[in-house]
Amino acid sequence: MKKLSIIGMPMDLGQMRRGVDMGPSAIRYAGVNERLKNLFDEVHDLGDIAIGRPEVAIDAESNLRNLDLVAEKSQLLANQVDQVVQEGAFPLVLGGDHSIAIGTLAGVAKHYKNLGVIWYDAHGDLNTAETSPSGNIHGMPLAVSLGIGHPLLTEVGGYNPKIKAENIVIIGARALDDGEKELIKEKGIKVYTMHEIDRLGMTKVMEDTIAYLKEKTDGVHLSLDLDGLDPHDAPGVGTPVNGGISYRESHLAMEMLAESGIVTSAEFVEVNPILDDKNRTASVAVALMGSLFGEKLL
Ligand SMILES: NC(=[NH2+])NCCC[C@H](N)C(=O)O
Ligand SMILES: [Mn+2]
Ligand SMILES: [Mn+2]
Repeated sequence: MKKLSIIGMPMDLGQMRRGVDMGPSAIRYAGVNERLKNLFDEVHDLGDIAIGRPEVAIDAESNLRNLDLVAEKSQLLANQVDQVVQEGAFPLVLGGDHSIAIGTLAGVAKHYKNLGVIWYDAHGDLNTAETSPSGNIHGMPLAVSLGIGHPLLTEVGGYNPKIKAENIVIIGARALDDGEKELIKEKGIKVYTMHEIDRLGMTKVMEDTIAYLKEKTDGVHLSLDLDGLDPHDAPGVGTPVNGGISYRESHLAMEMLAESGIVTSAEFVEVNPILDDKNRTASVAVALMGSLFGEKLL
């Protein structure tokens, strides 16, 4: 029995551009439920995590924007995701900015000894308060999940760390801060930058990624930031970076993941309808979900 549970996380507190809180609505409007209905025995849309309309505030001590709120709301998401996994359903989380991965991973990782993570993104999201150029928590969730960062964030879910550096594969990187580069080297994190994607081709990148993760992990979380794609294909994102992964390469990547059967949870983040062009980015997200869950033309 294949069950999918969809959870909306309408949170925009991890960065400064308002609008990404409307991501879950935009993705639903683009037809996520209808698209995935036939690919599972059951699809349950659990609605949105309650975020409300909190006042934004910079934590004076650590310079982390909206620290307390992000920690508090992440815990709500972690609880919901945890419950979905316990029920034996596949959790699909709709963002929201990428800080929501703190909660998603906190909910998922307690069910796996060796959770793998595919971080499909232009960025590494490996900053800490010390290395961050912006104070934006959406640039930090991968570090936080490794146990590096403010304790209010690393302790979401009540355990820490969530994942191991050797179980991570970053795909699509083309904008890394100096501190992130150092952390990648220090921890030996596997990264396919745009250079490798151009050079090897997406087929080889995904073959290698799948083989690498299959060997060492007992589950794989896909954290897909729409800014991993080129801004021509996914314009509705808050931190676009030119020279990204194409729409077609992304479909290929999702289809290869579907074939491999390794993915056990997923989130699609950073869709910002205010910055989008007629909901195109949300539609791209939904189309990619179709491929990820095994949609075929023939
Ligand atoms: N999830 C994202 N879009 N992250 C963008 C992060 C940008 C920059 N590295 C920062 O830390 O501020
Ligand atoms: Mn990101
Ligand atoms: Mn990004």
